Amino acid sequence: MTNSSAVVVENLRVRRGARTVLHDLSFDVPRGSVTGLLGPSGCGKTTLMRSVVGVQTVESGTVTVLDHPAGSPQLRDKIGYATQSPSVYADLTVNEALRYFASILRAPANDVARVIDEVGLGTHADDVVGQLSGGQLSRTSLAVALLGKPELLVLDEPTVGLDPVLREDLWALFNRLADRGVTLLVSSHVMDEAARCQRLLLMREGRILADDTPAALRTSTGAEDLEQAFLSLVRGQETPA
Ligand SMILES: Nc1ncnc2c1ncn2[C@@H]1O[C@H](COP(=O)(O)OP(=O)(O)OP(=O)(O)O)[C@@H](O)[C@H]1O
Repeated sequence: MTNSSAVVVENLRVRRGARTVLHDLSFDVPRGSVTGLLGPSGCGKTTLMRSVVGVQTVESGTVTVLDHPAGSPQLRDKIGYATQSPSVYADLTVNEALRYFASILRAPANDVARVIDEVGLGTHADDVVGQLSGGQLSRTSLAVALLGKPELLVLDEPTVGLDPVLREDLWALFNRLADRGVTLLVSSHVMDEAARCQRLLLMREGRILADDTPAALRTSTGAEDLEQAFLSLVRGQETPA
């Protein structure tokens, strides 16, 4: 039976080095929506995303993705993952790099032009990857994640270093993809991006502070904006019982 959640995480605990960086997290990510993973630098967003994609060693708990255990071979062409440090060959052009990944993923040839257009890299298609700016490089990584027909996109800070117009365009793209039924898990440490998500997971120090819609978070905290809502939740957590 198909689950209405694209991702189900139960009691996930992850250690990195000597530290526990995720403390028994449980949550799910509804299908066909944009879920924002928000929280300060170092709170564990990337570690959580790595666990969902299946590249993180976990100490305990389960992560189920599209009805399979995270990391299952069946998920390989169903998940697009864009990391913060893209591994795209520096001596290829954007076009060549995408053609290479398209052939590995057995994506149709015309997909390359589509994804280049979707991330707004049309004027840089023939630029060598090693000479791209940070924002152009992360958009190349995003374009790789969009190849084929991924059902789940896991995007680690995809809008870092982009100007407001490009950020706006990418968020519009994320919402169009969700309307088509794609599930997106998007991390950011910029609170103004939180309002663009249908659902938010607010993280702090390896724990989930809140899992709700932006509107419900504003209502439950009485805050005007999500930055204030986050601060209010942090303060509430610090108040002695
Ligand atoms: N390879 C590693 N070995 C040991 N500890 C690590 C490793 N990578 C990350 N950590 C630690 O795990 C914790 C969570 O890191 P993570 O990268 O998941 O956070 P983040 O929320 O994605 O941060 P940022 O927003 O800065 O990317 C941090 O305390 C970090 O120092």
